[in-house]
Amino acid sequence: ILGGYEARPHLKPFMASLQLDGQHVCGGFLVAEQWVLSAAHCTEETGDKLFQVLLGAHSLTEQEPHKRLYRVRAQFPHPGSNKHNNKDDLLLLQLEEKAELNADVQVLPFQREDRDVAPDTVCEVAGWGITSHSGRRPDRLQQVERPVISRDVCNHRTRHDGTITNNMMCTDSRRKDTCKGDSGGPLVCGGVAEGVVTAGSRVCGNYKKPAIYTRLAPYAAWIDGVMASADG
Ligand SMILES: CC(C)CC(=O)Nc1cccc(-c2cccc(CN)c2)c1
Repeated sequence: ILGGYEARPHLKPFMASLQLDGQHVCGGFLVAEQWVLSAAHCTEETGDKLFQVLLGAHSLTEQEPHKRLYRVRAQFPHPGSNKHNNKDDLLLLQLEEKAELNADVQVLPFQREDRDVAPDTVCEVAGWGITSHSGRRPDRLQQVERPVISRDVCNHRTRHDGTITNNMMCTDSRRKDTCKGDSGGPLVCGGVAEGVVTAGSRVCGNYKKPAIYTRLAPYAAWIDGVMASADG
């Protein structure tokens, strides 16, 4: 997160850190007791290795009462996701067992009504992604508030030039923005997850490249279907 600040510890109990060999790679969030939602492009550099999922954390390194690392039973990238564009950039991770819910580990509901969030709505996004262009990685969860911008503005030829589909949404990226390592985290508007951070142009903090999110409402049936089909 660029231009943000340290989140109040454990006030975002839905946040997940997707890790490989103890290293934070991407964000995610608990959509059900045994399921975490993230971004499919997070698996680009992992091959077929499975992530581990850290829940209940504020600091990535310090001991905390409800912090726990879960193994992943299976990973389900959306069938339409690919490395050449941001389409269908969602990844469902089935935990080896149901997460133990408590004050620091809670499910976050996602939007099921397929209606655009109004432009200028201020939403918040959190993550352990880099906090500077030099690539500084935070130990503690960061957050920032960002206004939604309309798809028309985001699709302007000087911005994302028509690549933003109805399944995507954008927020202003002037100075305050998402960045490497924030992918997969939720865009929360009015206490509900409206979108999931995608890397898009992999540029951060430049107002000409607004932040892009995969909207969740259009994918409610896919999310429910995967969770229902995988062995319970
Ligand atoms: C395996 C993946 C972690 C590789 C990757 O995603 N790299 C990467 C590099 C630079 C910027 C970003 C990035 C992320 C989230 C939002 C944005 C745009 N605000 C950029 C992402």
